[in-house]
Amino acid sequence: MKYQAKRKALILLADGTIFHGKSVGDKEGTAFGEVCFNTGMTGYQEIFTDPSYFGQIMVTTNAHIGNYGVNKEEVESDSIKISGLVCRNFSYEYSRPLADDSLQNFLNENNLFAISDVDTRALVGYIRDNGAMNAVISTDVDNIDALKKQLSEVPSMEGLELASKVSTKEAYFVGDENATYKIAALDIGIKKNILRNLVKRDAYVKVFPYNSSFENMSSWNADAFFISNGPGDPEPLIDAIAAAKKMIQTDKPLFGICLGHQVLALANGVSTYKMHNGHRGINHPVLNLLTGKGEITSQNHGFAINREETEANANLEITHVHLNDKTVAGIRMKNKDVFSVQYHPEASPGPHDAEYLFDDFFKLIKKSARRNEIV
Ligand SMILES: NC(=O)CC[C@H](N)C(=O)O
Repeated sequence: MKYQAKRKALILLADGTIFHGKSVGDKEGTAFGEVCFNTGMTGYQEIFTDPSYFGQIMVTTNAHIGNYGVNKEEVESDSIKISGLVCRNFSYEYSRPLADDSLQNFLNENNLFAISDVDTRALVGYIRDNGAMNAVISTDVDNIDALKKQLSEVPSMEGLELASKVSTKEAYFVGDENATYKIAALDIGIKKNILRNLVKRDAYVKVFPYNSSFENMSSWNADAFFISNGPGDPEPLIDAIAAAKKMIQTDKPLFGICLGHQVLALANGVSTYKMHNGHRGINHPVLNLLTGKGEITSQNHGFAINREETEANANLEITHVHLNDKTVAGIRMKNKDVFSVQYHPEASPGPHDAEYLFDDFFKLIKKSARRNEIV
């Protein structure tokens, strides 16, 4: 039987704009965060559990959310990381042989407050024109002034360090300890599918907490370093930037994804900035300048690295460009086995066009391992 949400709810943006809706499951609730939207037509479970989204209220542009349920394998971390959900039609029923539960139960288990029946097309158009901003979603529809006051106290995403909220507290290992290669990964919000991609290429990975020192990481004597994706502004990540500066002084390969790409740029003296609106979706076109090939990529970022400073940096080369707005989508260090991309080659959700980047990383690791054997 189709369930109808009845309890009134709203989303109030920091500039005072309001869009009305209903509370999913008729629950009472209030949630704060920076509002953002993802244009992927599928992959909601991976998106909700991606640590890069910590602190954000997600607006989904697909008109139907929940209709294929959830599957406990399809998570990018052990819990939901978005701070709230705004959608058009929430499906209380689901249909898919591989689903093991409903999205509604998954949201309840994770205490995630969600609102539906919102004109998400109008809301997304508004955010696209007016830029990223904080917002509150709430069933407290008769207390707008109180919500406005609370919303004004929510910190801006710009300058916000969030890696510490999602990183592991203790180092841990993934994969088979007899695997051919060892990779030391800095977890500033790592997605599970990145680890799967490293392990399936014959690596044993040690995942280090966000504030680990280079000395701590390098004492494990890995063949290569990796810096993960993650939430928040990259600039306050002082420890990660310091560790990256030392990683690039070694002759070991280093690969950075998204927040890791931004940290690598900062370690090279290139600044980052907050975008008017980020890139969040699974059909973002990127040009690989090294091969001349186009790639359709999965993206999720609200910050980017400064293009002019990258071009002027003698140690860096731009390898990938986002074709919609010409922002920097990938870099490498000249004469080093060090490279990074602003997007998500591990996909999940999304296309597999960019998976070759993991193969490139392992080619560098093999080359470097041979070099060390000869020495
Ligand atoms: N996916 C990510 O790693 C996101 C990086 C960073 N938090 C940004 O929004 O730009």
